[in-house]
Amino acid sequence: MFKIQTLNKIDAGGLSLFPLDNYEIASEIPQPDAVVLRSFNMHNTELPKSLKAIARAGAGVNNIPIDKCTEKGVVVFNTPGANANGVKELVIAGLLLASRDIAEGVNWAKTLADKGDEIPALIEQGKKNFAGQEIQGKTLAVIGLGAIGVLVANAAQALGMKVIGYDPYICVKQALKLSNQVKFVKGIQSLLSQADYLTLNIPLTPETKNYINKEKFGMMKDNVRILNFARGGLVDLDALKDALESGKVAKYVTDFPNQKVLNMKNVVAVPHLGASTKESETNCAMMAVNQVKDFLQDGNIKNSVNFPEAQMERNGGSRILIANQNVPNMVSQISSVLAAEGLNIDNMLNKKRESIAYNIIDVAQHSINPEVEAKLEAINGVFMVRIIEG
Ligand SMILES: NC(=O)C1=CN([C@@H]2O[C@H](COP(=O)(O)OP(=O)(O)OC[C@H]3O[C@@H](n4cnc5c(N)ncnc54)[C@H](O)[C@@H]3O)[C@@H](O)[C@H]2O)C=CC1
Ligand SMILES: O=C(O)C(=O)COP(=O)(O)O
Repeated sequence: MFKIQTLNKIDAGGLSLFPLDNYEIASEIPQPDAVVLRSFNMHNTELPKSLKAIARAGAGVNNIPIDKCTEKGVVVFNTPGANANGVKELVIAGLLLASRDIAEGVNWAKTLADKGDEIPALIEQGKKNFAGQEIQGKTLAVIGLGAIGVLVANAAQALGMKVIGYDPYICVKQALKLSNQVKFVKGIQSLLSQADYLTLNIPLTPETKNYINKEKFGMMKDNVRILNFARGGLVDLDALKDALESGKVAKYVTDFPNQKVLNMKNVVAVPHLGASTKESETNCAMMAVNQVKDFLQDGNIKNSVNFPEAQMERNGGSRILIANQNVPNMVSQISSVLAAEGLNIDNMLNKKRESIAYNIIDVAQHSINPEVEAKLEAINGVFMVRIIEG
């Protein structure tokens, strides 16, 4: 029986993919084998010894202590692209919220609720306070051309905007999806100096913290409108406050309000709704659950953010999973332990990612001497061993 702990509400359609005869799922469960979560902040959560995997039903993994997980041999997954359409649609809404004074106008209209027959006249008098601009023909700069950025760029282009994009690490798969009308810009200064609108679609990492800072505001045109549906920490809030006060930034639309942001002028604050659609929630949960199942049952790894991709067909016998430091002479030490136990390797996969290596080893035997696990763990550099008897 595998134990799954959910740290946020996870879509039921996704969770139903865990067969209940083999899985126990609860928000509080002792010694879980895996955690499935959304935005729950795990940085102060102790990782139990039983934990083998964490699956983020979503894209951003800044809420998970990745380095600590890697050290402990815990595989962390996310669900790339599974909520990208949901976020794209909200970013497009953000473009319009940044252009037309919809949020303030709607709030004001509600204040007239008790004015009876005067309402239509009051509306016509008051609407001049909420006039805006159109997006057609304006330049949108997209920072980060990943799953979300590419969809936003293509959609904005189809709405009549000029779109320019920036991503020094763009992958071929995403580049091929980008409309050929979108201009790829190599330098951030050139990008920022052209933008009427700017959308951030990059992860929050130590390198991108406060990515939009005083220096970058200085490169922007006056009256720029900024959309941040990526993470609050990407923007230096003191510099943002100054930029909003001075009129450098005309509107800041964000999915990540906090006290400082809510007290700034010309902010439209959305309560982190980017991925909160039935479709995105189901897509993310299904992908996360399938990845966890494949890992717990067969040791296969797909869409991990800390371990290499590794998938191998089972041979009908037992499977040995080993993670070790990516240093010479590991495979020979591992195979010596197996040979000494009379275990003949039928099939083996050895994949590397930065400083770690991950091995999937299939042997014909259906049961394995319990001492093998301890012997493999005793090899210097091995930090995770799991045996799945077949
Ligand atoms: N508001 C919401 O509910 C949601 C927010 N997000 C946020 O959006 C972020 C992006 O999501 P996806 O597009 O799905 O991820 P992704 O991994 O497909 O794309 C991220 C892109 O950013 C690029 N990038 C990284 N550092 C960069 C830098 N310094 N400058 C320019 N480009 C850089 C990468 O090369 C990659 O192409 C997530 O990490 C998450 O923080 C994601 C989903 C939902
Ligand atoms: O996928 C992401 O990165 C998100 O920000 C979505 O977060 P959520 O799953 O809605 O808590």
